Amino acid sequence: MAAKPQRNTVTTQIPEQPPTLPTSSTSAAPSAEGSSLSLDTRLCQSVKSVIPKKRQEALKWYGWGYNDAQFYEQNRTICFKGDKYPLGGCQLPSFTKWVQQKFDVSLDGDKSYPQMPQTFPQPNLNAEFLSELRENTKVENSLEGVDRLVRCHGQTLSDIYNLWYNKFQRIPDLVVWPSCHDEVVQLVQLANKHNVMLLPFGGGTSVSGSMTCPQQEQRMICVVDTSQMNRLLWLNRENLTVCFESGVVGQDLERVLREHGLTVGHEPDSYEFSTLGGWVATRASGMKKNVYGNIEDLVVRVRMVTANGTLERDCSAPRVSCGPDFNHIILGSEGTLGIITEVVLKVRPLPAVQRYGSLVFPDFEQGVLFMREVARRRCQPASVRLMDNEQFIFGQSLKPEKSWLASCLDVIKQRYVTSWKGIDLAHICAATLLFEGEEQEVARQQALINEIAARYKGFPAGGQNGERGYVFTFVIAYIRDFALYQGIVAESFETSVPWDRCSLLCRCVKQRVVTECQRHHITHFTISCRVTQTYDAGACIYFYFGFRSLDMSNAVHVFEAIEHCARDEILACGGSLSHHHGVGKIRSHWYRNAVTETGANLYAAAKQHLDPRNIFAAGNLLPPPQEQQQQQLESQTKAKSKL
Ligand SMILES: Cc1cc2nc3c(=O)[nH]c(=O)nc-3n(C[C@H](O)[C@H](O)[C@H](O)COP(=O)(O)OP(=O)(O)OC[C@H]3O[C@@H](n4cnc5c(N)ncnc54)[C@H](O)[C@@H]3O)c2cc1C
Repeated sequence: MAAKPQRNTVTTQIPEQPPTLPTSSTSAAPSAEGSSLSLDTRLCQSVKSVIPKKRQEALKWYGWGYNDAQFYEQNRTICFKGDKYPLGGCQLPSFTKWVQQKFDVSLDGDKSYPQMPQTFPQPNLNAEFLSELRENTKVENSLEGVDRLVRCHGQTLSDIYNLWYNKFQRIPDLVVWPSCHDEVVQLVQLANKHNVMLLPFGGGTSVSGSMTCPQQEQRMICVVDTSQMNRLLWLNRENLTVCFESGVVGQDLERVLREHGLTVGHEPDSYEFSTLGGWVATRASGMKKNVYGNIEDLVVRVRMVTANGTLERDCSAPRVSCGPDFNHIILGSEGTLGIITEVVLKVRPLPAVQRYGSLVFPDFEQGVLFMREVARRRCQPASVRLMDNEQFIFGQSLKPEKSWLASCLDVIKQRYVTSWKGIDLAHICAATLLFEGEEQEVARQQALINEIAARYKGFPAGGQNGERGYVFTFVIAYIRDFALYQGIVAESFETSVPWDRCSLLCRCVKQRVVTECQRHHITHFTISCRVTQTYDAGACIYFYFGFRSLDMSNAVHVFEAIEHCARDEILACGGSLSHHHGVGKIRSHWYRNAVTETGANLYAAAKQHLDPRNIFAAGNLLPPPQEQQQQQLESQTKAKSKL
């Protein structure tokens, strides 16, 4: 009888030149898990990350992205710097005008960005844990205040506000950097033994409050930074599968695979900084999911170290009828059940052709009908996104300063659209398209998409506009910090909804936000939406909301109150709690209802089994116990009143 292939074993495709770096702990004696022993270290490839171990050397400690990239004001004009982006070095006069008109702010370049605090909360140490960690393991660790501060949060508005104004009561007490699965096993066992709280940290791009330390935690909080666990463990060209450690950052993962002529194709808008483990833990969605799938479609196999052992499927078969599928316990667990260490993903050859396109529609409703038809006929290109009028105008304003000739051409194009096509600029909306595949297939898809668009009074507006839309995606993320600096609070939120409620939900949510702004006497604000993903049964909708907060003492609180109302409206319209941002803490209020009482209890029972001492106490998904008790009381009262 043939020996059963071991986990992580690949018997094909051993490279002629052993790749550099078998620094794997896998050559060590088998751990109690008995797992990585069979890994052929010649197949491992180290990945040099764009993000150093000391994150703050490359990334802003107080906001989004690279230290050297940001919006700023110069001579009353907004500019953008950052040579990693095509908009780097550009002046943005139209955007300046848009901001001034929308929010009535006089741009101020003299304010200073926050300074790194000089003192940090004293770490709350568990001496036995720390000494055993240092004596019995090789796990690197730090008690430095800066290391702890930059890993105490994600990217929600309130996270960033608390950073700017140094308001965090509780930050992690210790940072650890395990370098492989076996070190994570040791770490989890130690934390469980000494009752230390563990908080897994990937790229820190969470927008659900899932990374924020629970402020009331009394135990030592140890943040587990996965960044040093980022190797490509093996690649199997025959099966088109690859195994990466979970700390690999999106852009690193794709760069390494590109060198092999391959791609995973998972590109969330945060993929420059978010990690594979984070994607799995939050059930992430990438912009090209139409071709490659969402993270749950891409994961073949995943390992998670829990306080009660390692959870994983026993083989890398493409599908198994052996339910329930425990991969789905891991997907979306948001750091509350264990630490994801290794993931087997599907890969595809790089596409021969990548082409952009854009379409213009007379109004949003026609655009939604177009999106619906494209989904019905299952002919979506890699990405298709529809922006409403407000977002279209905002997007247009981001165009850099132009030459005289280019400006004239724009005027001519605008005349063509308004006079010849009879389109009203106050209602116009646009879709951006990204096609990937073989030349012939892309050409066929483009022709079909244009034909469907024409049925809904849409027409092509050029590849350049489409490309700009996708390129700006990465730059737009920097606006929020600049806005905060200028006295504007802003953030996005998202949902998914069945097709028959798509337009209704967009209208109602925008209207609800307008009403709530009026109630709070907010006169200058923006609320816009776009349809970013399409499915057979519905779509994902993304809202951008921001308002002028100058002279408001409680702007973040007001923002959260309005976002809360918007979520109530989303749910009332048949939308979901989240399409891809996850639940975290800021949406835990609705979790019990979203999954039913039985579902919430099932999750709690799984948690109790996998983590009986609650060392993964991030507090995501289920709300804190007091709020849970209150919710249970309310639902019991409701049930009684129905009888
Ligand atoms: C500008 C911007 C754009 C975004 N665009 C998208 C998008 O297009 N699509 C999308 O899906 N999301 C998007 N997000 C949200 C965010 O990027 C995702 O949720 C992402 O998957 C988080 O990955 P991360 O590595 O940064 O995780 P983190 O923020 O570090 O962690 C998120 C959660 O996962 C847990 N976690 C992280 N790593 C592990 C691990 N190894 N094991 C167990 N738990 C772990 C953490 O404890 C936490 O609960 C965006 C966010 C921003 C700020």
